[in-house]
Amino acid sequence: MSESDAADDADAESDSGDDARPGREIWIEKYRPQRLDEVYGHDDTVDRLQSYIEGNDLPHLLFAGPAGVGKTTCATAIAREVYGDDWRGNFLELNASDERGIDVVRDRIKNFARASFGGHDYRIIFLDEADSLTDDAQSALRRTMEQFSDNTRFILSCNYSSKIIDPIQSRCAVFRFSPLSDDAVAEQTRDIAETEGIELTDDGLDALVYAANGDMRRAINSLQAAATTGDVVDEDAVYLITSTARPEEIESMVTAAVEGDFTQARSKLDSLLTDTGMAGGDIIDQIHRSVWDFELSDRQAVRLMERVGDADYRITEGANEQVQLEALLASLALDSEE
Ligand SMILES: Nc1ncnc2c1ncn2[C@@H]1O[C@H](COP(=O)(O)OP(=O)(O)OP(=O)(O)O)[C@@H](O)[C@H]1O
Repeated sequence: MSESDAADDADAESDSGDDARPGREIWIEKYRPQRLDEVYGHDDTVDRLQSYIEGNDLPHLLFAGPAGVGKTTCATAIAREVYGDDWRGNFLELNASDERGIDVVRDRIKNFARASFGGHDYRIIFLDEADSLTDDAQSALRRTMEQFSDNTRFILSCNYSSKIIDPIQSRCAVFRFSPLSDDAVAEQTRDIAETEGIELTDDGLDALVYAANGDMRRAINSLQAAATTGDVVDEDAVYLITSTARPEEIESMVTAAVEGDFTQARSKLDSLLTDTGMAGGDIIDQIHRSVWDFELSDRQAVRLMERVGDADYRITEGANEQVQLEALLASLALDSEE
């Protein structure tokens, strides 16, 4: 297994949630906050959620935001706070993209909502990836929500709230989870390294934060994967394990193109794709994140953004990544001749 596979492997294990190998506990589960006040970042969200719980007035909730920022964590923390040790029996977690379809999801919701309650007013159903449901399936879900609204609270999680039909949105309190701040990711990652007795260098921490790009799950998985490769987690270990380019590598490729040296820019691109093993889409993302940090004139930066947008769209539509990236660099090099 290559080292970059090790990071993916940690991701895959996190999905399955268990790892039978002794001594290799998955840190994202080990360090998942159990209470709302342990969640990093999202202070306003946590305050509002706590006041619902304190007022015994929990509405249906819709959590929208990117992966690995704490949506599932907040849902389970709510359940722990509402039910205490009983929480598992009163909390049903389902994935809406379950291949067996919305009917299976509805059946499970019905069975769960009809079961006896052990003294609580309602049970909580957490439906992950709700935006993967078609509009028809969401309409069916809305009816199910109404049918059981006396004794269930739904927490829906999705990447984009715009993909959730209005009748569901209007029945939920909507919370937007942004990517976590670099400070929040750094704090949690440093704490875990300290608890695990790992020597994490300052540049290693910076690299973890950069590679995570606001995704706490990715930061923790990368730390764990990097910690298995040596005694010290430094930036070399992190960039290797995460298949991430150093910001300066991206900058030197773009700068070469902007200065008209297409051959050099192309060879740097080749090295990122082949030696670092990056996907073209990730290179586009990294350029996009750093455009305003490069030493470019406003006009050059705006041009670059425009080209990044074109390449990103075409890659999403299935175009060849290497061709698109080379075309992006070529057009920057041609601009230098104007
Ligand atoms: N805000 C946070 N504070 C502390 N830890 C966090 C936070 N967000 C994520 N984590 C860590 O990352 C792991 C994954 O987070 P979580 O399952 O909550 O992500 P998510 O937002 O639900 O993502 P997805 O949409 O992919 O399901 C958690 O187990 C926890 O260890």
